[in-house]
Amino acid sequence: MVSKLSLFRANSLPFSPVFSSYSARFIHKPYPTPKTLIFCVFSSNISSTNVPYGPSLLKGKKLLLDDLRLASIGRDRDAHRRKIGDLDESIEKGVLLNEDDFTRVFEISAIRVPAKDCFALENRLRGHLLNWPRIRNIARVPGDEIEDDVVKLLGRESEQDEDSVVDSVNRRISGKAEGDGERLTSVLHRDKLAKTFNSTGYLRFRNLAKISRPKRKRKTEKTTEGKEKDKDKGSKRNEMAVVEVVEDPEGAEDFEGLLGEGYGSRGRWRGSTRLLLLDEKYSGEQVQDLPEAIKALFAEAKMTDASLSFELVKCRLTLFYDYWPMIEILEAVLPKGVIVPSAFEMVGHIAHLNLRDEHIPYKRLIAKVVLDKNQPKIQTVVNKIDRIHNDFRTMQLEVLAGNHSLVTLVVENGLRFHVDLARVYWNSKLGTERQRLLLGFDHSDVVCDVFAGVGPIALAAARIVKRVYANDLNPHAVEFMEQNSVVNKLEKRIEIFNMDGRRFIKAMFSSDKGQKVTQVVMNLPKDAAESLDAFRGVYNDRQRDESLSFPTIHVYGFSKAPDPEFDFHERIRIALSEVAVDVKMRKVRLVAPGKWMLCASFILPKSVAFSRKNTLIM
Ligand SMILES: C[S@@+](CC[C@H](N)C(=O)[O-])C[C@H]1O[C@@H](n2cnc3c(N)ncnc32)[C@H](O)[C@@H]1O
Repeated sequence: MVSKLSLFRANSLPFSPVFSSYSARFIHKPYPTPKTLIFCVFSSNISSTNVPYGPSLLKGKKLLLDDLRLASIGRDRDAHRRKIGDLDESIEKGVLLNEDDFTRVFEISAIRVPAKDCFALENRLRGHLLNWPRIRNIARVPGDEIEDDVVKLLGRESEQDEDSVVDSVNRRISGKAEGDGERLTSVLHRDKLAKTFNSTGYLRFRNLAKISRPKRKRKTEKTTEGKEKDKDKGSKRNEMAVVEVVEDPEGAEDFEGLLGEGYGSRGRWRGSTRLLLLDEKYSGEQVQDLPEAIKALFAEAKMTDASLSFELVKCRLTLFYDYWPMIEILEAVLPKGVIVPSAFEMVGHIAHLNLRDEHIPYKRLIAKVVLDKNQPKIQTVVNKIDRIHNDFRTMQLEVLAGNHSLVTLVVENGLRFHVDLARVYWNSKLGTERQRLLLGFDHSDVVCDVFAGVGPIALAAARIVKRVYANDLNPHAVEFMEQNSVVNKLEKRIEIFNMDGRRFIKAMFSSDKGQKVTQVVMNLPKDAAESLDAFRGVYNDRQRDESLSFPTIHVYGFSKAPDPEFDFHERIRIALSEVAVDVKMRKVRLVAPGKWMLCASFILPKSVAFSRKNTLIM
């Protein structure tokens, strides 16, 4: 279970989305009426004064011209349908997000280096390499990988001969010269080999490496034509980004005929190579303009054979819609001044938004971005459409994106809870409070949870204490609580009831079970305090003797008063009709501006338990 508080940040981008001809309508009407709005981001709106370091939608070039893009929407509607998925629904709801609008191309420089040296060089040049989130600064483009067979064919050895490595290990370990040692047993032989791990942790021993390395699965995907498309191959668009070398048109020799596609424009023979992407500030620089550390590298390469593989190249780094974080996409599509919803609460697979009025016109757009950016963890995006005012404390939710199932599985404190957000109460934000409460329980306790919901407190307590009696008025909550007790193998430690809370208190304490109860939890902040009158006279059937013990009651409540603790204490005293109640009070959290949730813990006063003024149970 992951739970986040909803935070909002004002959209501070120096540009608002251009809604082309619709923009005027958009600004003036709170709920736009046009049939289809095309949300798009135009880099031309960017203010040059405010360009941040690193990747940004405010930088880079757009891949397509605006008119081409618009034309392509009309021409290739099917492609868009496939891409956006819920296009029909989007049109119906008046919202369409064009993912291509988020493609940005960045011109950068890179150093082509021999593949076997790239990790060492990466370390050496760390401060000068591209340091963008989720972009590896070692890149590989088509033609970088040269098969061993091809190397042999061309008479060049790309790697040190394996036997010579073994011999050199022999010499280092046993002090023996090449070929002069006795033959080693296979155990010793392998032991020595194990000391020849290369920089990536693999043995430089082909067969053993083959055995220890799991086979890489080739990712394939069926295209609409039924052909298999290889995802790994070449410079095709991957999920987030692609690097391409901007080739020198005057490539000299032509290896294409010999080596196949991808090698044609490489010019001279280099062997396997990689690209080390340089920091964006070196884009377009010549070798002589680069920092000393890089120049030194070229100088060293010149003195060795490696010079063949060393080269400063121009590259194009393309970042796609999938690359950009949720916040950046939302900042780009929401009009300037609209606060950007930057977080949401997660309940199992459901993202729960708390959108403000100003977001309502864009609710499906926001939901689509939230879904796209958080899949597969998030499968459904919902928005609360009304305040909770029913007895069962269930939320009125509108599904905005993804699948429509509100039945989900939440894991809290190692327990699994099945919940249906449409029919039962669940609040992940209370997880910490529940844990705090449980810290006060031990194995000698018997717990009575009066408003138990689907059982987050009751079942967690059942792991610790002797016995739990849990109750809820909502039959769906009771059904889920039963199911959850079985799922968590706690059904033998808990007894579940479905009745009104006040009636439950009376029934429990008038039975033998109630005599053993040591802790009572009342988590219905809206009106649990007012149910405390149910404790009046609950001990009247018992003998007043010294061995009697009284349960500790933990009751939750809300208060908007200037002194919330005092206010809540007053309400407790009034409900119990008791002048002095020794209460430990704590603020749990601020649920709304000026509105506190509190928890009061106190031992049931003897005078209340033996009160003659019994309460009338409805
Ligand atoms: C705020 S929820 C708390 C549930 C649970 N303790 C939790 O932390 O998730 C309050 C629960 O009280 C239940 N409830 C409301 N009125 C009730 C009543 N009169 N008697 C018993 N349960 C009631 C609701 O169905 C709801 O499940």
